[in-house]
Amino acid sequence: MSKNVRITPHPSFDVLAATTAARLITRLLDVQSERGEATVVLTGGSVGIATLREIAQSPAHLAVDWSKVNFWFGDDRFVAADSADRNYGQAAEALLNHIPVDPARVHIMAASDEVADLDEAVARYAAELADAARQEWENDDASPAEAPVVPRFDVLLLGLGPDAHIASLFPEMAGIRTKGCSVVGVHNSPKPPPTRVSLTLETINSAQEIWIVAAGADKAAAVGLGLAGANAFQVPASGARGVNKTMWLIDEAAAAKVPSALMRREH
Ligand SMILES: O=C1O[C@H](COP(=O)(O)O)[C@@H](O)[C@H](O)[C@H]1O
Repeated sequence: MSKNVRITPHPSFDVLAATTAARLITRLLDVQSERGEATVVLTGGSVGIATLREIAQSPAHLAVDWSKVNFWFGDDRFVAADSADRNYGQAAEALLNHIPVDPARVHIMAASDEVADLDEAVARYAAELADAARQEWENDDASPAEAPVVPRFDVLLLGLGPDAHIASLFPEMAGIRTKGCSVVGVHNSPKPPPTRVSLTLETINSAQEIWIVAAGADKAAAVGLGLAGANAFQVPASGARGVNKTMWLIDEAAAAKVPSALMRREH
C-alpha cells in the first residue's frame, strides 16, 4: 500500500457521514480559496448520500460558494430520469436541490429516457468531460502540450459495495479492465439495476484526492482486501489511488478486517 493512503475509522455510520460532510466542506473552501472554483465527483450509495444530507444540514455549508463548485458523478444507473434508483436524483434530493448551484456546473449522466441507448449516454458524458478538460486547459498558462480528456477533480468520493465494487466497476467484469477511455457502459451488473454508466478506473485515479466511504460489517471483507492490495480485477477498490491522497473513511464495523499494522501506520 502506498504511503499516501490513510485509514480513518469512525465510531458509527452517523459520525462517519457527519465528519465526511465536514471534511468535504473544509476541502471545498480550501480549494476555492486557492483556485476560485472546486470540483467534486459524487457517489451514490448509503454513506455517499448520507454525507450529502449532512452537508445540507450543516450551517458550515453556507461558507461554500456553491455557484463555483463543479459536480460530476462517478457512476449512475441507466434507468428513467424519474427513477428512485438514479444516483443523481438521490443526490439532488439530499443536497443539490437545497444549495445555490450553477446548473451548468452540475454534470449528470444521461438517463435511459434521454438518449437512444447506453452507448450514447457513455459518449455524451465522455464528451462533456473532454469539453470541461479543454476549457481548463485553454485557461491555464501552465497546461501540458495536449488537452487532457478529463478535468481536474479535487475530491472524488467513492462508495464501496460488499463485493468491493467502486462506482459501477464490478469484480471480474469488463468495466474494471477498460482502459483508454474516460467512461464505460456496464451491462449485467450483479447489483440491480443491471445497466449503468461509470467512470473508468483511469479516470477515477486522475483525481487529486479519492475518498472511499464505507460503513457496516458487510463491507469489512471488501475494505480488508482493498487495503491488503488484492488484484484490482477481483477487488476493484484495491485499484483506487488518488494523485495526492487516498482516504478510506470507514466506520468501526467496516474496519474489522483491516490488518492492525495498517491501522497503526496511519496514526
Ligand atoms: O450501486 C452502487 O453502490 C455503491 C455502494 O453503495 P452502498 O449502498 O452499498 O453504500 C455506490 O458507491 C455506487 O455509486 C452505486 O451506484
